[in-house]
Amino acid sequence: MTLAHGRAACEQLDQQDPLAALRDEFILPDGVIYLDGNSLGARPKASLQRAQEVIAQEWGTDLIKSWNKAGWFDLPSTLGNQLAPLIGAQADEVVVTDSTSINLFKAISAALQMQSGDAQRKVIITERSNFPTDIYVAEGITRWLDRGYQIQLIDTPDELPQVINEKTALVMLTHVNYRTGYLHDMRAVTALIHQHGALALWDLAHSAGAVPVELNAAQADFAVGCTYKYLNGGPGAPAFIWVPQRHQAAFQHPLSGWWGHASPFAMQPHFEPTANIRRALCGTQPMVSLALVGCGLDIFGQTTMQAIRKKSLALTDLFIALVESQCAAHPLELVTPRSHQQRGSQASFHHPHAYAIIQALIERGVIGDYREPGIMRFGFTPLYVRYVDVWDAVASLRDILDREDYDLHAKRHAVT
Ligand SMILES: Cc1ncc(COP(=O)(O)O)c(C=O)c1O
Ligand SMILES: Nc1c(O)cccc1C(=O)C[C@H](N)C(=O)O
Repeated sequence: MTLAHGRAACEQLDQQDPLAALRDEFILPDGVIYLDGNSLGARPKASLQRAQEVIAQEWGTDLIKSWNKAGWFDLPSTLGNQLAPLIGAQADEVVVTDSTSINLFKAISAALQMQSGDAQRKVIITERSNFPTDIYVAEGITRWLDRGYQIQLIDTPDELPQVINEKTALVMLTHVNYRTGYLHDMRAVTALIHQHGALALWDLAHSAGAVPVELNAAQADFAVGCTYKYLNGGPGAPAFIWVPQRHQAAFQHPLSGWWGHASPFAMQPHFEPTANIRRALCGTQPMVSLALVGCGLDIFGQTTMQAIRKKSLALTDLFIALVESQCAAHPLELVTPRSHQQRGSQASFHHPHAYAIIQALIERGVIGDYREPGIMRFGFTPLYVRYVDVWDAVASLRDILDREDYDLHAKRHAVT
């Protein structure tokens, strides 16, 4: 079977797919092809019952006892330990807590503190194309510290060997770029950063649950990431922060709230950080949201990141090949790397009318999204996206393009 066999070939691929049964773990509305799991993952079926349990039983009936009885107080660490193997971390190195932006604040501050013994290390390097919150948080810290820290923005990863030097305190990169899907070689880039005595902070928002990640093997220094994308934790679900054992004793951040204290219930008047990863915590966590993160993570227990990666590459390969063959008459330009080594779990195309086309696709039940400038972004979550979905999505795209069936004046929503 080849692509020439059309949709039937895709059906056959679905029949042979070892991950096919996992789609049944999710709620997906009829008539919708969901290619936006890189922004908000689909809902695990189990999450409704779990929410009911937390609200009715743990909160409603057991009330305050649930901090102990239902494991609420330990939940950031319990979930961190469940997430750890998916990102190449050990137990007791990850907590699920706060938002990615807040965890970036903690990790950047701690990294600058760790480098403060070397007065010349004042530069934070990142990419101009990084997700804005990463840059904004770094800007906030440098402005607030007012100690001469600077942010250096690079335009392509190839610049890294030239720009990292003895003035670099921290290199902060997003492992898979949110817009293009470019995947960094974490191991090689971290080694380069370390050669110059700088620290490496990785944002795994588009990698955790999407591509295999080996934080310890790469000798990374810090990592943060979201649980509401490929990990299917739910809208606004708490994020995570990873600090390897070797840095935990030195990891100090300014959000020194009581959940990070060595003995929170001793109610001491001074802050003393706990010795372990819980020093990355700040204060009380949203238990209903936090509990749902477990439902997404449970599904990963039924497969491996290697199996997920294999299907992810097959889906994106197929999507790219179909778009390029079926829509060749139209000015679509692939902005995602073709090379497997450099591709995350998405495919993005530039088109002059990208926003209007995405809106037309959404109206037909094919959900992707739009990112400036002029980019249609499609995320592929191998746990629930099928090969036939890829075929059908491209058929809709082709029809919209051939008929010019899109509204150039389509209303710009707040969220694109
Ligand atoms: C790379 C990256 N970092 C961070 C975030 C989000 O951070 P937060 O959850 O704090 O809004 C996103 C997406 O929203 C992202 O793509
Ligand atoms: N985090 C989001 C939000 O708060 C509202 C709407 C979308 C999002 C997203 O996840 C955007 C996403 N990080 C991106 O890669 O563009």
